[in-house]
Amino acid sequence: MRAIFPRMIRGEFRGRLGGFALDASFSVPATGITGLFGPSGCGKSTVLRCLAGLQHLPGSLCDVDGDVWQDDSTFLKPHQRPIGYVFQEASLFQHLSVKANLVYGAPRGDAGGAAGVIAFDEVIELLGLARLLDRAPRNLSGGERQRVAIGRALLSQPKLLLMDEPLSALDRLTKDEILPFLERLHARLSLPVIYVSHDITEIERLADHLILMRAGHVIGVGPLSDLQSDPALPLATARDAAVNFAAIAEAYDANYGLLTLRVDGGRLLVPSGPVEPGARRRIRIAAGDVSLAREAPRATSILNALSARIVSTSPVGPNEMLVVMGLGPNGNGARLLARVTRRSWDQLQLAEGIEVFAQVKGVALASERGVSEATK
Ligand SMILES: Nc1ncnc2c1ncn2[C@@H]1O[C@H](COP(=O)(O)OP(=O)(O)OP(=O)(O)O)[C@@H](O)[C@H]1O
Repeated sequence: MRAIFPRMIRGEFRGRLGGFALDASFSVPATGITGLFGPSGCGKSTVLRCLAGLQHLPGSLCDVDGDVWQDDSTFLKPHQRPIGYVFQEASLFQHLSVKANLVYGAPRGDAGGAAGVIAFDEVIELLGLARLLDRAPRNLSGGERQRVAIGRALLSQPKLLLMDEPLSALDRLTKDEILPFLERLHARLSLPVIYVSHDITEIERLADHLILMRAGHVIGVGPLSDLQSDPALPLATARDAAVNFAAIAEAYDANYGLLTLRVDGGRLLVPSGPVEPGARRRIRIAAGDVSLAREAPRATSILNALSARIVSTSPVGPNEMLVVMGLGPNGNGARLLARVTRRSWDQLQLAEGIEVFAQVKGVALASERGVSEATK
């Protein structure tokens, strides 16, 4: 008999759709946001449709937090799966108000207060929907419509929320307006989410775990920062490579407007408004914003020079090296990426295993309500 694991989402989907062959296996925690990322046509939406039961590929397997949704003898139909589904374009009922749209599909009876139940008032507050409740969908902007669609999906009390490129039909400004709402949902709700996107910025801001796909296959699965810093995967070698990791606010210096953040293996100083000690933040450090030194730099305007150890290197193109470091003197902390020229690599006599100082020129600091870019 097949072992079923609680608190995991597992899929093994294989089969042919016309000329497209899918063979995608993954196992991710049933908590937080899992990004499903890869180039157009690699099979992301097909995997999501398999999870939802909208696509039946015989011989596939799917279990979610201890419940079997598909195996050789089981195939739950979409309406039998406790899922919320948010599509690229919100399809709201035009003849119903926003409020009626929101409660459409919500379980009947008063479930208010029950453990794990997502309350109406909480959804309204998290998604900023209070002043829209009496409106008709035709009087909403694209971003507002999508927020209502997300609210409706949440109020159906799903065990798993599936989001298929929920922001891709929106312009850049509207995306930026909605992302903070998604960050708040992420911070406040424990509901697991599978989030399909081919936009790395969305993935970097939202995802805890990642399923990386290419041509119908899963080429990487794991915590976001592990995949970002794996030189064998395309994220680390991309021009805009970066790592994201968690930071905890430690102290705030109002005199200089500087926040001290504790990260795994070190501390960072970041220009910022006041932040309560203990608050969690997600930070992003781009490979292009990190330079290396063999000794602790003394007279420099750069705020952050972190002790780190080189854990791996690989050439990118003819004249550059991708360097993966682990923060802290032992190199056991958070991973950081840097790109250095081959000349600097030789001149500094860099090598795997040696201790370096990672000079960080820019740190993007994401909060529950948005992102501020902090430099130098
Ligand atoms: N029912 C079907 N019949 C035949 N081919 C299909 C079917 N559904 C999907 N495909 C093909 O499978 C491939 C993967 O499609 P899918 O929509 O899953 O990719 P995707 O990664 O989500 O792409 P995008 O980012 O462009 O939405 C595509 O080549 C698509 O044309």
